[in-house]
Order: sequence, then structure tokens, then C-alpha cells
Amino acid sequence: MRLSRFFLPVLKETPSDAQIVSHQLMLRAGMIRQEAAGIYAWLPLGLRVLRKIETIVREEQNRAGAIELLMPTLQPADLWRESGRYDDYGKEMLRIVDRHERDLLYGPTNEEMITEIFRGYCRSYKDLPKILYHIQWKFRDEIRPRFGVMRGREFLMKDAYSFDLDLESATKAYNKMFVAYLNTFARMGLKSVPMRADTGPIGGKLSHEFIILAETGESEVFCDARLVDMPAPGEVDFDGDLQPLVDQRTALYAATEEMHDAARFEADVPEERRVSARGIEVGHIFNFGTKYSDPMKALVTGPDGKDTAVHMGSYGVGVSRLLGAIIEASHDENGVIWPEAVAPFGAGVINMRAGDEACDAASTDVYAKLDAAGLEPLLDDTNERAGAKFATMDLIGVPYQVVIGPRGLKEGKVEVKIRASGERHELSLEDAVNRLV
Ligand SMILES: Nc1ncnc2c1ncn2[C@@H]1O[C@H](COS(=O)(=O)NC(=O)[C@@H](N)CS)[C@@H](O)[C@H]1O
Repeated sequence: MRLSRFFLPVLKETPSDAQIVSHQLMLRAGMIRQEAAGIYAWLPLGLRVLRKIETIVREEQNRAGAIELLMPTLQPADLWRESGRYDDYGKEMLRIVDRHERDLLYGPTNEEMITEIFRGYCRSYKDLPKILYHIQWKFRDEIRPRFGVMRGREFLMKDAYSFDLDLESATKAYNKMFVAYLNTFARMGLKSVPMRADTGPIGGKLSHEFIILAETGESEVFCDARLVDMPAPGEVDFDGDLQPLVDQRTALYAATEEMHDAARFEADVPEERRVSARGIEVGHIFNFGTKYSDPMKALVTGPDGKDTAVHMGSYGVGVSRLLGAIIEASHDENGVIWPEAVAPFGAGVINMRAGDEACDAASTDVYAKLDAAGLEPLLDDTNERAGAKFATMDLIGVPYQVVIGPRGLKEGKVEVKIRASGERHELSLEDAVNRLV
């Protein structure tokens, strides 16, 4: 992409109403624009990252055997009346009346709707097990939306729902999602800690939140330090027994504030391994049995010929919240430092002297080679001063910068800068391209 043709409305100043660094940087880097409280326009740079995050989430859901579909954002209120949540859900629910005076709502989550879809087609245990998911916008009329996309009112969520014949099988689904989440967040360069959590309005008894430790996190969390650096499982056989991988983690103490047991924490975890920190909840998984299938009559005929309500679970990832979480975990005083897997562009090519024939030719050459190699480079071909070009490229956080200037070119060199470490290397054009692809 040539910057002169892109749309990147970076801000010089830090907006005063943004308190945390991820909110400040997303505004300054021209990634989002607030249209209403907790409601954002996704500008081109932010959308590129959102789509990268979504793709990683989708790949890991598919790898775990979940099947993608897409449910609407608007839902009939009658579904929520069947489950009894229409009144319970409270003011967070955005209720809508259409021209025919029918009650609709903007979905905050989709347990009722996915149960209605399942019961419409599946009647036999032979249709099980199933994990169905979608990546769809949600609306929750948060009383105090804040911190930018971290706590929005309209936000993007991956929500998956499992259907099984019994608790044993439902636990297998839970374990698949548990492992898939560890791998998903690791691919984004994040260290996530699974913590016993409260089940809240979604319900059930078993639930884990996946927390990224960050000083600006809204959650207060407590855990055994060994959990923080435990590597993600990586390649696993999702049809195999995942319980040992889950037990390895759940055997260690980790709890959010609501579930914290200080006495047990002190008894179970030696002082030098006790972590109490703030964290960002990027995922939340629930096992809630027949909470929805009972009232909504989502029944299957079992091998014994008897009808039984399916055992369900739901598994959410805050796709749009993850931009904020990644920035909180990976930034410096100059801006964002995107992990390569989610970076909006693979490299920034900076032409120090636009208009100089040699610099223009070399910049176009490097840009074309990186583009051909699929690195999705951004070429700053504007007439901005060099300092402003460096500042913008640092701010938007692309992982590598190739700097092309007249002095370096005289010696046939360009400079490659690694954004995360600040390291700089003087290389030939050829070596610079080979270093990056
Ligand atoms: N207001 C919000 N803004 C941004 N992300 C949010 C917001 N509320 C929740 N999330 C994200 O969405 C994830 C799932 O939300 S949840 O309420 O925990 N779970 C559910 O809604 C279940 N139905 C999972 S399918 C959370 O872990 C969090 O990362």
C-alpha cells in the first residue's frame, strides 16, 4: 500500500478523554473513531488488524472441530422469553420495536438463538457432538463504556456453542475450547492465564476466563506464577484425551476476584510464586448443561430411545477487545509494537527523500519485492519530513522498517530497523529483502 493513497488519519496530540495507552494509541494511530459512546468506526488501519485477529480465531476454532455459521445481530424477543432471560438481562439489553410493533433486541450473546437453530434440525444423538460458532457484532448497553474498544457497547465477539448427549461428552467440548484458546492467544503473542471464573448471566457452574496480565486490566486476578509462563499446548489431537492438558493448568491456583480464596491461595502457593495482578479478560468459556435446552426443549432421542435435553456450553472471545489487550501488552513510548501475526502491514518502507531519483527507484524496488513476497508492505511515499515519517511508522507499530536514504544508497545500503528491539542493520537492498521475507 502506498501511504499517499491510503487513509491514515494519525493524530499529533493524545486525546484527553482516553485514559489508557491502548485507547490513546488506537485513536492517535488512526485505527478507530468514536461515533457514539462505546460505538466505533473501524478505520482502515484498525480494520486490517481486526481482520488478522479474526482470522487467527477462526483458524483455531476450525482446527478444534468447530463449524462456522453466521447468526443475525437482531434477535426476536420471544426466544429470550422462552429461556426466561428477557427480563433477567436488565438494562444492558438494547430492546427494539419494529414497524409491526414486534419486540426485537440487538443480541448481547446468542445462546437462545443457537439453541433454536439446533432444535430446528437435530433430533437424534447421532447428530452429536457439535460445536457451532460465529464471529458477529454484539451490543451491550454498558452503563460506563470506557477504555475505547476494551469496554465498548457494540463489539465483535467469537461465540461458539457446544451440543452433547451428556456431561462427559460436554466436558470433551469444554476441553477442546480450553486448549484452542491457549493456542489462539499464544499465536497473537499473548500470554493468557485460564482462571476459574464466575458464570454471571450466562449461567452454569463451570467457567474459566482467559486473562492477559496488564496493569490497566479491569479484573483483579490471583494465580501461581508457573501458569503465566507455561507455553501453549501447540499442535494437539483434538479427538484425543485433552483432560491432562487442562488438568495441568487447572491444578494450579488461578482465580479472578469473584472466585478468589485468599486462605487457599496462601496454603497452596508458596509466597515466591504468588501473583496478584490486574488482567484483561479476552475469553470466557462456560459449561452450563441443560440451562437453555430444558426450557427451549432442545431434545434428542438417545441410544436408549428416550428423549433427553442436550448438554451445552458457550465459549466467547473478545475479538475487538483483543486489539486493546495486545497493545496494552506490546507498546513503548513511541507507539504500538504489533506482533507479526496481527500487524496491519508486514513492513514499512520509508523513502527519506521523495523526489530524489535514486531514493524513489530503490524504494519502489524494495516495496515491489516485499509486496511480491506477500509481506503487505506500506510505502511512505509522502513528502513528509524524515522525522515525521519515522514517528508515524513507530506509532502504527509495523514490525520492520526499511529506511532508504541518499547517503546509504551511495554505498548500496539501506537500513532495516526491528521495531520491537530497536535494532538497526545496514544491508544491501537484496539482503534487506531476504532478511524480511
Ligand atoms: N463490552 C465489551 N466490550 C468488548 N468486549 C467485550 C465486552 N463484553 C464482553 N467482551 C468480550 O467478550 C468475551 C465473551 O463475553 S462473555 O460475556 O464473557 N461470554 C459470552 O457472551 C458467552 N455467550 C460466550 S459465547 C469476553 O471474554 C470479553 O473478552
